[in-house]
Parts: sequence; C-alpha cells; structure tokens
Amino acid sequence: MTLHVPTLVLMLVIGYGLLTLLLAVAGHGGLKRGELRQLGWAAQALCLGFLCFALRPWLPGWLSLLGGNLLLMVGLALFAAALSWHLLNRGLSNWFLGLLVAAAMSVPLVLDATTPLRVGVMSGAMAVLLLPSTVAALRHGWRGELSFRVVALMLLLACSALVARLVYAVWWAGAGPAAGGEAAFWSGAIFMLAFMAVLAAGFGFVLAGFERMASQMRKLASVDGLTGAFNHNTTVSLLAHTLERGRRENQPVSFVMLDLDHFKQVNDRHGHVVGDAVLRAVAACTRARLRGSDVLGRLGGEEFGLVLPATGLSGARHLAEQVRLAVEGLALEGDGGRPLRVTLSAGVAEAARSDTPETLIHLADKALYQAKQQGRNRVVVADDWMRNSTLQSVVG
Ligand SMILES: Nc1nc2c(ncn2[C@@H]2O[C@H](COP(=O)(O)OP(=O)(O)OP(=O)(O)O)[C@@H](O)[C@H]2O)c(=O)[nH]1
Repeated sequence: MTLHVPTLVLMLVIGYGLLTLLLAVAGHGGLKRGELRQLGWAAQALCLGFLCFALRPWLPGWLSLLGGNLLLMVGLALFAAALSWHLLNRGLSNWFLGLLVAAAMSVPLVLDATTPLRVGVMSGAMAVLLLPSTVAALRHGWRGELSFRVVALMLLLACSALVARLVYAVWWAGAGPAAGGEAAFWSGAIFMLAFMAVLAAGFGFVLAGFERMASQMRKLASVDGLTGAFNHNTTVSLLAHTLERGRRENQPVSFVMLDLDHFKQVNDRHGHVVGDAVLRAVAACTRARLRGSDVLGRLGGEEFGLVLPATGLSGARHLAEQVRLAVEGLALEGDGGRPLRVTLSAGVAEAARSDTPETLIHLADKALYQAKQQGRNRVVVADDWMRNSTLQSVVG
C-alpha cells in the first residue's frame, strides 16, 4: 500500500464535513449543548482549512497556504473552546486568545520561508494551540464520561504528532535539499495523522455529549429538581431495596416522615418564590445531618421522607429530633427581607420483618398525623396501637 498525501487531505475534508453534518443533525434532534455547537464550528473551520489545501493545484500557492493554516488554527481554537465549556464550564482565557493571535500572525511571516522552516513553525504553533486542550482533557476529562478518554488519548496523539513533525522539520532543515521529496512526504503524512486524531477526538466528543445528556436525563428522572432530594418513586424503590437488605443482614431499618408546619401560610404571606427557597433550605439542612447511606426523598409538596438503613427506633428518633431543631433554628429571609422561621413535624417508624414500603410509610404517616394533632413542631414515634391500626387499614 502506498500513501498519497493529497488523497489523505481529501479524506480529511470528507471526515470533517461528516462531523459537521453529524453535529448539525444532533443539534436538530435535541442535543442542544453549547459546547457541541462550538465543536460544529470547529469542524467547519477544519473542513474548510483542508479544502484550501485540497484546492492547492487550482488556487494561488500563497492563498492555499495562508487560508488553510489560518482556518486550521481557528478550528483548533474553537475545539479548545468547546472542550473548555464541556470540562470546566467556562470559555477560553485571554492568554489562550493571545496565543491564537500570535500563532495566526506567524502564518504570513513564514509564507515565503523555506519549506522546513514553514513546516516547523506551523507545527509548533498548532501543537501549542492543542496543548492546553490535551492537558485539560487528560486532567479533567479522564474522570468524566468514558468516551471522553478517547478524546483525551486522541488529542495526546495529535499533539505528539505535531511535536514530532516539528522535530522532523528541524532535521529536514539540517539535511537540506538532499532530504528531497521523501521528507515532504513524511512531513505531510505526520500532519495528516495529527488531524485524523483530532477528527477521532471530535467524534469522541460527540459521544461524550450524548453520554452526559443520558446521565442528566437519568438524574432528572430520579431526583426532584427543586430540592435535589430523590423523587417519590425513587424513594419508595430505595426503601424497598433497604428493607430487603435489612431483612437479609438482620439489620433494623427506620423511616421518618417530615412535614413542614403551616407551610401554606408561608406561601400565602411571602409568595411561592420564598416558599421554594424554604423547601430548598430545609432539604439542605436535613441532608447535612444524614449519613452517606441514608436517603432523603421528597414525597410530595412540603413532605420529605428519610430512609435510614441500620438504624433502630431510638437512632431514628434522635436524628428526627436533630433535624427538627436544626430547621427550627434556620434563619430564613421572607418577603422584603423580613425574618422567617419555620418548623416541622416528624413521624418515626421502625420496620418489622413483614413490612412493605407502603405499610412502613403508612405507619410513619400515622405518627406524623399525631405530631400535627399534638400541636406540631415535634417528633412522634409510631407505637403498637398505630401499627395495629395500620395493619387493619392496609389489610381491610
Ligand atoms: N412554594 C411551594 N409550595 C408548595 C410546593 N409544593 C406544595 N406547596 C404548598 O404547600 C402547602 C401545603 O399546605 P397544607 O397541605 O395545607 O399544609 P400546611 O399548611 O403545611 O399545614 P400542616 O401540614 O397541617 O401544618 C400548599 O400551600 C402547597 O401549595 C412547592 O413545590 N413549592
């Protein structure tokens, strides 16, 4: 097999064209992530850059070299911007823009220079533009989506190839005209390898975008958007799982139901925005008192549930009391900056071996009802009488 550099250039035009098309279709189909839009612009710039090289036989030499190199540099900078948004949630820093300007200014300066000098300067400039993305992808991307590892490895390959091309250009300059066409071929081939790796990184980036969207959708399906607590269905599933595990490992499991007192008045006096802020603050304050293995769920409006594995009745009551005191002590701001205090009531129940999530939640709800009846801002533990009446109502 023989390598033909102009054919490789054409392959890259097609490759970056396909990446552009894929990103346009993905954006149209709902994958509207800002960084993927920027990646689309990067792919367009790189596609046009290689088109300038592909049209070299028909364009003035200087125009093909100037346009091609500048567009590739802009493409690499847009790639870096997309990567920065994806990994660090911010755009390009000013020093990177400075690097881009310096790299772009070097292009017209070396247009009339010898080929090895031009190859060396262009390779060095592009390697410098790719280096921050490569470092960021290796440092931050490795812990992110699995497909981002492909991006990191491909960028490392691309950056290494450009540095190798720079070193090769230094050797070429020393060897002089004797190096001849073979040196031009290898320099072109290494360049193509570098940009094929950037193309592979681009496809990996698209996969990472899909992976991130899928994980966000999974999260949205199980977590309450306002408070960050698990939603009702997920809480019940986690309770079922915890009960099963408790039975197998002979460990107690408790469930606490929390309900804010007179929350309707908070909404009526201060408005729903303040009401929402109160719910968020209560959830955060409760979460801060839980163990890593405990579960905080939002069962409905102003009602939360705590699933407590390996926790008996006295431990659960103690925790509920701590949460009650912490919420009572929250210094909140109401409408117009007025101080706002809220309290909550709690019902605590420990699971029996035969309990299902429904019977246990029902039992905790009974205890909560008692807490409300007794004047609110208190913790009530479910007793045998409540358990018997729960069984009757569930069986009946
Ligand atoms: N701001 C806000 N309010 C909510 C949300 N979900 C439910 N609510 C409100 O929570 C209030 C619950 O009122 P009630 O069920 O009467 O209970 P309460 O006023 O807390 O009274 P007790 O529980 O008996 O102490 C209603 O006004 C709901 O509109 C929410 O997501 N945000």
